[in-house]
Amino acid sequence: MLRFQLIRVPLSASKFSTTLPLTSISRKIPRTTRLISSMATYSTLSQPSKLLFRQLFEKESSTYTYLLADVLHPSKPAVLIDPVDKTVDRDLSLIQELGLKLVYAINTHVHADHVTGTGLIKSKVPDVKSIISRASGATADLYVEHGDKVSFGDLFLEVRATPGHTVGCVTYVTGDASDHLQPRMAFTGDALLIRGCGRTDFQGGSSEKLYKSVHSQIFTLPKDTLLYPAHDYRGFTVSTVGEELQYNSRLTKDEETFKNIMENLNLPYPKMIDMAVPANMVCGIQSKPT
Ligand SMILES: N[C@@H](CCC(=O)N[C@@H](CSS)C(=O)NCC(=O)O)C(=O)O
Ligand SMILES: [Fe+2]
Repeated sequence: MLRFQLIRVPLSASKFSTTLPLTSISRKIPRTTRLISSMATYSTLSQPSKLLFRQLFEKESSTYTYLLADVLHPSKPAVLIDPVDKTVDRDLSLIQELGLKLVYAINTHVHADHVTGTGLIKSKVPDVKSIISRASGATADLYVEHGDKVSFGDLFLEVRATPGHTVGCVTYVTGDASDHLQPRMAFTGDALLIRGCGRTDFQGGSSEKLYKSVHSQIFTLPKDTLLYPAHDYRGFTVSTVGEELQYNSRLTKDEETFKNIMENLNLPYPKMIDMAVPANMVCGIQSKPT
């Protein structure tokens, strides 16, 4: 029998090296309060997992969508992070070609520049569950909070709250039960962009919060952690914690200088903001969460 699960684990107990097999965690967690979704793989510590990873691009909004799957698990469960409505068909075709089973369509935050693909995906693949942070205030099938783990097969994404670009931004960090999945990968949304960061002038943004979020939740990851943002406007695809600690033009500065930089970006609002934000608050118009 195949189940997938999304579990809440206090961050202090969620160190990758002490992660227990899925069945143990679900047994230890009282179902009433802690098991959000009732699907989990029956696995043992010795069951192997292998990450399939694809970085996909939507050119109008310069958005990256990420596909991850455990391809050694019999059902090849997969997740999509930050899908865009315009590229849903491309993404679903790829998933089908690779023989994967999409289980979660995940957002890092309520996007302001494009419509999320999660609603459209749900209308095309009804078993898929949408996920967003509870702090975002948006509707989805499942809500995550700091310290949660989103599991697919024997792999998982640890949720780290990284508010500041928006009030509900989270970063998802890869892991597996036996800590073999190295280096880690962090999907930072718009909290951290390569050599930059998300703006903080709308959607509950705060440069003070963003500075604290990145320094406490992203820059504390191992230096070889691969960083994958939601956007890039200059052709970069990936960075590392070590690289950004050295070269990020905003976040390497002291907090006051950072705040000053953010107050003086003078960026025009995203072209689609008035349409995209209300749509993304309900998972992207096309489909309401189940
Ligand atoms: N021109 C684009 C919007 C560009 C923009 O504002 N990007 C956001 C991320 S999407 S909410 C951002 O935070 N940028 C930071 C930066 O330094 O560029 C459009 O019209 O869609
Ligand atoms: Fe954004």
